[in-house]
Amino acid sequence: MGSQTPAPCDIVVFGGTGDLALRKLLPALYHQFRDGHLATGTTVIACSRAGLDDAGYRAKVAGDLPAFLGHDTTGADLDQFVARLQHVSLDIEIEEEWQPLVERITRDGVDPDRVRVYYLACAPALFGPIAAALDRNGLINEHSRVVLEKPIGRDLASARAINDAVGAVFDESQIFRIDHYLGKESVQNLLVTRFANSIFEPIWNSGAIDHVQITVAESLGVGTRGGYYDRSGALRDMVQNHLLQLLCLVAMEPPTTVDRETVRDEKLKVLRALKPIGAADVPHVTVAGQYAAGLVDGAAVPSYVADSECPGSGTETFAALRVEVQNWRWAGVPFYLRTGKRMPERYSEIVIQFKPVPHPMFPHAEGTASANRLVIGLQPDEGMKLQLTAKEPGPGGIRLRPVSLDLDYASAFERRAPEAYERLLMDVVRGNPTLFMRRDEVETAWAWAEPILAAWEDGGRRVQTYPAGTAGPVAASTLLERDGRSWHERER
Ligand SMILES: NC(=O)C1=CN([C@@H]2O[C@H](COP(=O)(O)OP(=O)(O)OC[C@H]3O[C@@H](n4cnc5c(N)ncnc54)[C@H](OP(=O)(O)O)[C@@H]3O)[C@@H](O)[C@H]2O)C=CC1
Ligand SMILES: O=C1O[C@H](COP(=O)(O)O)[C@@H](O)[C@H](O)[C@H]1O
Repeated sequence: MGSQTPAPCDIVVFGGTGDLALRKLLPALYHQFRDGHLATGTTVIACSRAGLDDAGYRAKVAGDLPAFLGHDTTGADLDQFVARLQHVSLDIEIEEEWQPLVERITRDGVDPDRVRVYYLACAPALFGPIAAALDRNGLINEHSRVVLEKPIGRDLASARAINDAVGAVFDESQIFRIDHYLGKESVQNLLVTRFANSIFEPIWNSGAIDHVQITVAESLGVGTRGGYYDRSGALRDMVQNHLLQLLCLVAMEPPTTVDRETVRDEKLKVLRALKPIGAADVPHVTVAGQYAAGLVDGAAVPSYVADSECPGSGTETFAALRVEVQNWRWAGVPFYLRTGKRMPERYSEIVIQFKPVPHPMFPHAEGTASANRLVIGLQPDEGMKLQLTAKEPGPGGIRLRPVSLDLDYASAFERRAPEAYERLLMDVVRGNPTLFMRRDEVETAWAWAEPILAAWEDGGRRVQTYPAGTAGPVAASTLLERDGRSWHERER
């Protein structure tokens, strides 16, 4: 798939006045417009029940968007972008209200081969009804694509029901299930790091690697999304999708090519190789936490219960797990995953901890040879640090000291890295599903997560509180200490 500007298309956003549309989708479309990648004649049709006409929606977006773009706009280009937006008022669940949208999409003179993207930025319960209504109204053809936001359901049964409903009217090749982590430049770079360099693959296995840690930490709380989040929690919101996808990219076998199916086939094999975590294992290999009031960046912040306005809630805002991939490459190598809200800072990183040297070559040296460690920073800064042991310069006996080889991508490439949604939206327009989740991936991930969720919901866990601004509950450390290991704490 080339990076040429694609032909003009229609992008219909169901949920066009929502948080996701305003905070992520419209800024992404704006940046692509400003960089010349949205062809003249492309229309963006937002739908909601807000009762707005085009002018009213344009005024709303012109008012709201600058806050999400920061200083990254000249004003004039924002006006030009906003002029392309349209709004159609409809209640998805009321059949008669679809007619104005049908008329907009099937307007006179429209090219029958024009690509139509239906972006479902609304509650998953509406995905099935939208698909059925698009079909009933004759709005689906071979050039149509549908984008499903995560979470696809809240368990295996609901994910299957959504996939069945959407799959009844769209072919799998037309369905784009978003996991925005796959659109992050740094996450795509994981594949390049592993497979476009020859030095890593020979040691990327249980022969050399002791364990892997994957951390996705957020300093923000649930904000205004408490209504959604309290029914979800960290396992459904982050682990079942983003963290498992990161794990897949670290653990997968080299695909023969980087095409749409091969990469997804290899990720699926990893998901299928995840060791099941049954009810009896849950207390030993999982930890759930919820933030209490505390201090983040020196400012007092309220508890989750206060933020979400869900008194007595037992929903986890932090999850840590010890996961195993049962295959030849990874036998005996634990993957420790953790994610949480209201942790001290926002950062995501993957730590590949290598084994110590097999024989102490310098028994009389001062200091010890620490085991090598590769730290892959995903956000906010992208880079790699390789921890090595070196001899401190000087006469006399050998002094061993840890040193670090640092690579900072921002200084290596002086270009604006596109946001995940920019990349993913343009992949949809171009019809490239490589970075989207296939039905079997989503359902395999749910099948693995479900017993943990069931055990947690049956009272097989204690949600332990942690003060906001700390690295999660104490038990999260115990998860590694039992194995004689500890979490890698990020250098600030
Ligand atoms: N916000 C985020 O950061 C993220 C969100 N998501 C997912 O994206 C989806 C949307 O989330 P978010 O934007 O936060 O939700 P919001 O509640 O902010 O927005 C929902 C949107 O859907 C519209 N809507 C709701 N019911 C109907 C209806 N019956 N007919 C027509 N329009 C309707 C609402 O407009 P109105 O009420 O005016 O009709 C609104 O535009 C969810 O599935 C969420 O899980 C995924 C990742 C991140
Ligand atoms: O999907 C989600 O991701 C965000 C974190 O995304 P990031 O790109 O800022 O790392 C998380 O806050 C949200 O709860 C979740 O739904």
